[in-house]
Amino acid sequence: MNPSPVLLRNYIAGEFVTTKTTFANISPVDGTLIGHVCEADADLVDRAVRAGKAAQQGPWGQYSAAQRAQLLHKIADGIERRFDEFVAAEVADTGRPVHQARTLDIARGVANFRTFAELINQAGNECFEMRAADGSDVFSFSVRKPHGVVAIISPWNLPMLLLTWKVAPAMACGNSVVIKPSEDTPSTATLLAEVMHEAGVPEGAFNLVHGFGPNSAGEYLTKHPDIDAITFTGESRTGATIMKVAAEGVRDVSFELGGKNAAVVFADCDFDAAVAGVIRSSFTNSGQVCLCSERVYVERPIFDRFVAALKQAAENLKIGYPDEDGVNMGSLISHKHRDKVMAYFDLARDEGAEVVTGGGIPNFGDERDRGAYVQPTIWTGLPDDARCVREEIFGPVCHIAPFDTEEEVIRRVNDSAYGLATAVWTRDLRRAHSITRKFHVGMVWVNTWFLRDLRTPFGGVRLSGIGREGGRHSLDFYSEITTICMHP
Ligand SMILES: O=C(O)C(=O)/C=C/C=C/O
Repeated sequence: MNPSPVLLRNYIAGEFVTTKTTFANISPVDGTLIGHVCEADADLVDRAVRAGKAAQQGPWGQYSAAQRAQLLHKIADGIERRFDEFVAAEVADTGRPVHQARTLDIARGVANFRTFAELINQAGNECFEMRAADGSDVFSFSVRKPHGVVAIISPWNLPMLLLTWKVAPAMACGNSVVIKPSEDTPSTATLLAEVMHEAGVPEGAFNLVHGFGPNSAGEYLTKHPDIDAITFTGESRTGATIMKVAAEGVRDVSFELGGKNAAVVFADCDFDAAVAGVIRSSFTNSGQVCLCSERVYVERPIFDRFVAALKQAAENLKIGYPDEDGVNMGSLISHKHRDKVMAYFDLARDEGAEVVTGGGIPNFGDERDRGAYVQPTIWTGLPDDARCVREEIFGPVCHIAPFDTEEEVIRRVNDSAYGLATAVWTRDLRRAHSITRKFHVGMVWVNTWFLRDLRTPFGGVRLSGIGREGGRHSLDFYSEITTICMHP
């Protein structure tokens, strides 16, 4: 059962701020009240942005890259010190397995701060020499400066991982940040504010406002004229709305949006590894990862065998309480999202899908029946133009289809409005080299999935987003660069 309901506050100019208007934070495991969240109104969001702007003229604006790196390590230390609290908070908000929260979500929170502390410490800038027409030797160099105040709108699927994936480089580059976490997952963002406070982050450098999107904190923040850049992870439709708003004042945007990612399984693959890999890429976090494979293409000679093996593996997944031994899958994030996923389960039947396994709601016979659980689900038999094969569902579900040639599967994988990630399973590395560059996506994994080197560019094409974050790509997005040309 959850501990007594807590009050989650905003954090502005170094102070925790309560508000009269609050909204409920509900457990997706059993529907109980976790706490109340203080909703920031337009005035409070304005105060947060102004605090961020003032911080640029104060001590925070004077920090050197080395000092910012040291502070980021201190923040990472603070998260590590309160690691179990972060795990408990992330699990309470999301219903995910404790094991995942420990090894992925919170561990990546620490890694994100340490990675960008090191990167900003080592980052050099460009310098070029040329001989001018007058015979002088001229050199030109670039210097990095912060944008100023960056709005960070983070999603509910990997709350701590994705929030810190943006906060760390933004602050490493000297920006002030105003974060607006999803209303479904306010807890770890609030804990992060406490860690920032304990680490002595200069007031106004880090600010937190809670609320919703339209007509709430999200909209007030992105529309604020003193926001200099916006980074957002979430649905493509929301990204397009934010992009329109960012156009006012020509603010820079970085979007990591939706996906309808494919897994491609060739007959020569390591069969057991491919089954385990597709189980991971379709059902991790109950399918609530933008990189998950909702489309699986299997070379015809192994198609029937693969479908049978994936069905067996999906039915062996343990669905349950976050802290249950060996649990593989928790609930979805909310009843509202479960309704969306269930609507696709119904649509699939209408579109003529063969339901290989799942397609419904598990019956636990206890309080979890008041949670937001669904069964891991596998379909086959749908045409490529079925809505369930084209639209992002964002649940524990995949559609499997056979293919016969490389050219065919490349065409089918690329026949999508999205372009985020593809996973390819083959032992033939000549083939891997030749086909991976032909997928119109941001990232391709070969014989693995969601294995991340944080120095690499990360992002999508088409409806999957704009820009790349990761390594120096984050430093480029979160900095303004001035080029200086020196003539003797
Ligand atoms: O691993 C990352 O850095 C990342 O951005 C993951 C994104 C997943 C989105 O659902």
